[in-house]
Amino acid sequence: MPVPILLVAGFLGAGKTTVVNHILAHAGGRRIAAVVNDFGAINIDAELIAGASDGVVSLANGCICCSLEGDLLRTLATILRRKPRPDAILIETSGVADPEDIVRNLLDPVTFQEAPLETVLCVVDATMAPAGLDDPLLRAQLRAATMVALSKVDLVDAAQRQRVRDAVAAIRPGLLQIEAPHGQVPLELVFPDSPDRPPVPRPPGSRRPSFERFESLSWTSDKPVSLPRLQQAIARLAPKLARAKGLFETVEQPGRQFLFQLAGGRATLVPAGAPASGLPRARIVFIAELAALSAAEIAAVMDGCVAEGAD
Ligand SMILES: Nc1nc2c(ncn2[C@@H]2O[C@H](COP(=O)(O)OP(=O)(O)OP(=O)(O)O)[C@@H](O)[C@H]2O)c(=O)[nH]1
Repeated sequence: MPVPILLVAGFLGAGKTTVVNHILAHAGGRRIAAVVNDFGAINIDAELIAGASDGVVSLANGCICCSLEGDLLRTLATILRRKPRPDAILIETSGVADPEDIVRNLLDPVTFQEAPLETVLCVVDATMAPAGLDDPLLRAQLRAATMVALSKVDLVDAAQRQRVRDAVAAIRPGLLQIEAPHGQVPLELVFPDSPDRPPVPRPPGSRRPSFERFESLSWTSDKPVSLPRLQQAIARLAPKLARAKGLFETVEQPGRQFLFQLAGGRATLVPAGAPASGLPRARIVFIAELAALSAAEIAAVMDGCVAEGAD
């Protein structure tokens, strides 16, 4: 039996991991293998999805999760050899990825026979100004899509939702757009029993040279951070950041872990369970346009978040 693939694409911080977590939590008995392709040395997404950070891990609901470290086809072959075979494979691309190369690889006839790429879901942040859709990377993600999920619709009014819908429709007329507050995507839509939707658009034959636009810089500490100092540090760095996310313990509440997210200019902090053992007590990934920030600048600002003598 072929194992269908769902590819989840979308801009930095659009809400891809939120969609993936919703799908895995509502798999309804389907065994879904998740492949996470995070951008950065610390794979926060794999931790958020699987609660573990290395290699292939089993999820509580019987799914498997692995990070896309080697090449995609090798990762898929490993997944397809697993017994029992998964019912579906979900691949989350990193927010800096133009899905074109991934789509081209997946449409390889041999791969397609065993694991057909059925859906490319592009997650679009409904809070963005419609002009944000002029971004060439986001346009490339939309070009590859067979379906759009509008995220964060709970944060905007109907007029803004319509503006973003219209802007998407101007780029891809007729493309199915669904609203997906907090990642709520209907499973029967992304894993239909009998798919009868247009095939995934074939990217042009020639590979365009990929250009690097973003870089990822990591900061870790074996000590907990001071929350007020961290807030000040993030306020200083935020104007230069495209995205940041991290997991850490605080001096104020030792023994508990928090998840920090900066996406689309909005910062959030939520409790994230018990700290993972064997990992630094603070690990944060910063993503910025190339040359906007240096590792030294991050270290200088962030090292001030660790209180002297804290342990
Ligand atoms: N209010 C609200 N927040 C959302 C929604 N979807 C995502 N978020 C928040 O937006 C931030 C980014 O969401 P993620 O799911 O991590 O985004 P992502 O696209 O996986 O991010 P990258 O992989 O880093 O590109 C997080 O703080 C989410 O909690 C939504 O529908 N409503």
